[in-house]
Amino acid sequence: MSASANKGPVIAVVGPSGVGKDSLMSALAVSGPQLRLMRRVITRAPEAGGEDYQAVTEAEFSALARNGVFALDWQAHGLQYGIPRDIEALRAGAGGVLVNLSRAVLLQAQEVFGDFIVLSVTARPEVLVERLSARGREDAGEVRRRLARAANPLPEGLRRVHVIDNSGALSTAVAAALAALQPERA
Ligand SMILES: Nc1ncnc2c1ncn2[C@@H]1O[C@H](COP(=O)(O)OP(=O)(O)O)[C@@H](O)[C@H]1O
Ligand SMILES: O=P(O)(O)OC[C@H]1O[C@H](OP(=O)(O)OP(=O)(O)O)[C@H](O)[C@@H]1O
Repeated sequence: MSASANKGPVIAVVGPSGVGKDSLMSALAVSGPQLRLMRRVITRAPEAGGEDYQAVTEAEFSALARNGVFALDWQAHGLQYGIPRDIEALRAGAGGVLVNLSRAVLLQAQEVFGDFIVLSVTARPEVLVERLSARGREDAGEVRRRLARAANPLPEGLRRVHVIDNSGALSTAVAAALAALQPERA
């Protein structure tokens, strides 16, 4: 990866709900060369489970945003998400920092982070339905709303995008992601 001054790239992992972003990120953080995970701030109940995130109330989120804590923030699924500026400290000496972003903020992220790679994770529609239902974090109505966003395209203008199919075994997607990132490190 073209890390400058020992600062690793930000690697955005994006794709529809249930495609396996969090699973892929966790596996890459274990098997990838010095890949680190960025913890998000989310206005989601602390007991919702899944990824490791900092749960805050809407009032707390607004205060953090007002105080300039976030490098990037957005809304989706009726929730607010923020990436603290602390991500810069995590990039120091890292092979890369993995972060789960909305497809809607990628162009902004490319400007903010500079050295920026997108892993666009895909899976067949029937696989998405099965995985989202099995995950059990959302009720049936919320699962339907999330599936409706599945076909949202990536924005035009992204410079470094790798498409990773996670329709099969997670280990296959991990290997594909590592292979995609490898030439970037040459
Ligand atoms: N390749 C895979 N094969 C089988 N199950 C998977 C695979 N990838 C993810 N899952 C499962 O699918 C569900 C959704 O995955 P998750 O990582 O939460 O997706 P996302 O973060 O994109 O919403 C989880 O229950 C996870 O364990
Ligand atoms: O604009 P989109 O690309 O559709 O993304 C919408 C939201 O979905 C993901 O969040 P989250 O990880 O909370 O949801 P998920 O696990 O169901 O994908 C992603 O980080 C965005 O916050």
